[in-house]
Amino acid sequence: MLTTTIAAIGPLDQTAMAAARDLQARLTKPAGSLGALEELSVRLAGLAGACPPPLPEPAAVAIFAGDHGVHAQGVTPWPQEVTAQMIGNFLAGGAVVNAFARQAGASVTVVDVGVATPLPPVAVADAAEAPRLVAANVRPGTRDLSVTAALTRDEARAAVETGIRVADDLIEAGAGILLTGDMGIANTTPSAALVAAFTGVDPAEVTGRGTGVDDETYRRKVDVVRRALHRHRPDPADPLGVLATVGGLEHAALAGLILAAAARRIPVLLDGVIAVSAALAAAAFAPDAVGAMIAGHRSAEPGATVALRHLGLDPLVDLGLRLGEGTGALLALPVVTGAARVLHEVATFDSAGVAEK
Ligand SMILES: O=C(O)c1ccc[n+]([C@@H]2O[C@H](COP(=O)([O-])O)[C@@H](O)[C@H]2O)c1
Ligand SMILES: Cc1cc2nc[nH]c2cc1C
Repeated sequence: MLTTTIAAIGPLDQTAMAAARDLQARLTKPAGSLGALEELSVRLAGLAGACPPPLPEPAAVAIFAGDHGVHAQGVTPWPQEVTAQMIGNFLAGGAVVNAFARQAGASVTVVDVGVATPLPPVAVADAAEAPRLVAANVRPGTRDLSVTAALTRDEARAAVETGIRVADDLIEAGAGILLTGDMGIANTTPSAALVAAFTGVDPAEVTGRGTGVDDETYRRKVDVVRRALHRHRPDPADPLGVLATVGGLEHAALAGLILAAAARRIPVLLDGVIAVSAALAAAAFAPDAVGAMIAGHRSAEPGATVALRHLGLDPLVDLGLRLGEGTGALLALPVVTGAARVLHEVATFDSAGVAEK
């Protein structure tokens, strides 16, 4: 399934992109006045192979949740149980991601791809738009990546394929854009390790304070990432190996979701450092997958900026967020819709009888 998904990913459609550039030049606004939205609209056209591209609607957020053996190294102040507890909160509609999803009109799907502790009992939701849980636990958390490989290659592949399956189901159900979400106490540590592995940048420059760790914990975290890279020597040309040795189950699943979106030529709006570290894996599997990626925001985690630079993506929103869940991607969604809507609705100089300079 991973092989066929990768094989289906191709370059952007240059004819549709040229048509979008031509249309942008004829719309009733000074050339270039919509800044980054103009090139975004061109990319959306190239991805869809149509000008104008379809509006990115409806939107679907997929929150992949997993736990991390590296939690045992004291890299975060939060107990591991918070991952499972927050799933309960997502399904009850009480998290920030739910508030932003309601605002944006996006559906929320929560995927247990590797939570280590029991999920709390959740009330059966009856409303069609209620958050949905997909039970797809590959294993109860990763192994401690500072001691041994976090996952076997088979486990990493199973998580990637879970992400592919979730994306296929959401697109089959009509989603016009996918948004990445994540939940996993300690997951900024494997995120930093993935960014260092794929970009070659030093762990000290890609490791951040996650949920807000103190100086001592931060130093320990950098050391853990450094030791993990030294131990496993992950090869960036072998993305499955990188995900298995220093990644997480939610990272692997997110890489799968991104690859499937690219294969189906549906845009995927990336959230924070967990998403962009997974995007590096997706780009290593299939360089053309970058064409489907839109950077929703710039996370406060330094690794996010390093990863975005490596991918050649500019974030749409920069508000110092470091929450995850898909919150930054949701805030950027109206910007993406606006970029596409311009090509549908704005009059041309010719049609509106407005004089050109
Ligand atoms: O999205 C981000 O860039 C981001 C930055 C910092 C923290 N987080 C969230 O916080 C959790 C991981 O933080 P930590 O400190 O436990 O590694 C996890 O649930 C993430 O969704 C997310
Ligand atoms: C409360 C809480 C909510 C979160 N959402 C994403 N990561 C999180 C981490 C914590 C600790």
